[in-house]
Amino acid sequence: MSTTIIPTEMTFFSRFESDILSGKKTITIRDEAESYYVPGTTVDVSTYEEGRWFCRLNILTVDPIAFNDLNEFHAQQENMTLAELKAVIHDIYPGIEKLYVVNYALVK
Ligand SMILES: CC(=O)Nc1ccn([C@H]2C[C@H](O)[C@@H](CO)O2)c(=O)n1
Repeated sequence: MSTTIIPTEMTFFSRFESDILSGKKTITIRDEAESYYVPGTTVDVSTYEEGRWFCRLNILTVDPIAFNDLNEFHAQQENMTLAELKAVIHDIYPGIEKLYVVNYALVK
């Protein structure tokens, strides 16, 4: 028998908190280790640095994406330029090509 563990928590760097709460940032791009969020579930969101809770998000979709296929639409959904988004991802996940786009909605 196998057990499926559904993640109920997610962290973001605190610099992204205001964009998430204002609805300007509606996706996050994660590596394989954080690809197991389940559409239709809700996660509690805290800052990565302090572990301070700041909202709940409803997970809408989780889709694989190659680093080289990131485009202007992803950047717009991150409230960044494409160059900024690629630099952020390269900093967080250096050398990782296989990524996942997690699309979410703020629970109000
Ligand atoms: C621990 C960890 O990796 N935390 C992360 C990862 C990513 N983000 C943000 C940064 C960008 O806006 C997107 C794309 O990765 O997601 C984050 O806040 N915290």
